[in-house]
Amino acid sequence: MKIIDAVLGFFKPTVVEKEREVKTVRLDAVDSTNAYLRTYTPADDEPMSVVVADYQTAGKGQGTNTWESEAGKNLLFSVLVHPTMLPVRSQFLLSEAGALALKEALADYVKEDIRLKWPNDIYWKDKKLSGTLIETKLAAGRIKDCVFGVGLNVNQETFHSDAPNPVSLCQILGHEVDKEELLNKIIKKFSELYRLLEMGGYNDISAMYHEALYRRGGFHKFRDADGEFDGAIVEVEDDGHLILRDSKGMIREYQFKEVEFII
Ligand SMILES: O=C(O)CCCC[C@@H]1SC[C@@H]2NC(=O)N[C@@H]21
Repeated sequence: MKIIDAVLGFFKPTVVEKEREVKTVRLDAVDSTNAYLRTYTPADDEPMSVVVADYQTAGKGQGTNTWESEAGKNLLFSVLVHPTMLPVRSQFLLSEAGALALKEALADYVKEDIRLKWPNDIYWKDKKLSGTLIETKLAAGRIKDCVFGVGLNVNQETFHSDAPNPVSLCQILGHEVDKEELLNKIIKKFSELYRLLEMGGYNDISAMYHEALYRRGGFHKFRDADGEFDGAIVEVEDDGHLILRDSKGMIREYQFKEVEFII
């Protein structure tokens, strides 16, 4: 039994709950699914909303990057949740849960070599299969809204943008994949992991995330503002900081974009 199934089994409520209703909006084209959900008003009884598009005219990547994707080929979707139960200082756990949901859903297709590259990319070997853009809105000291925007390369066979190391499921498997089926599996896994967060399973989410980390264990090459160095991952804190130990034994702490993996 995989750790994730054991953990989710342990947290299963004694009374069978109604499965969480997930409202899904399907669009042919949109500027950005993240932007769509930022102005979306969910119904009162809608704890989780999903929007999926075949094409984005202004897909956003991390920082100032754009996200390019051939029309109709890949999964481009965003999920809106309202995690008011989670302390703001621990909000990176949402990112961990999202990345784990993708990894778990992908396990039905690719048996090995899928890892989570800090903070939340999905890598197959040394290639990027998926990127996630998370945007949160705080109100009264709580996380009112959290939008997870996922770009997952599914059936695209050639990549023309300058994105580093892209790969698609179709390139890995040698055949096309049903995007709808894959999306359903991801949303189901995400619902389960989100439920675990609601029940306070913070240590379990964090343990599963660390277990699945890309370049976990041993020294690897990194680059920060001072240049290249060899470092080993010590941990990722609940606020998302990456802690590395360099070859001289010095502990170094980074926010996203302050350090890069040399691949
Ligand atoms: O740079 C990254 O790695 C993050 C990319 C996130 C892209 C996805 S595609 C669906 C959603 N809508 C957007 O505009 N961006 C995210």
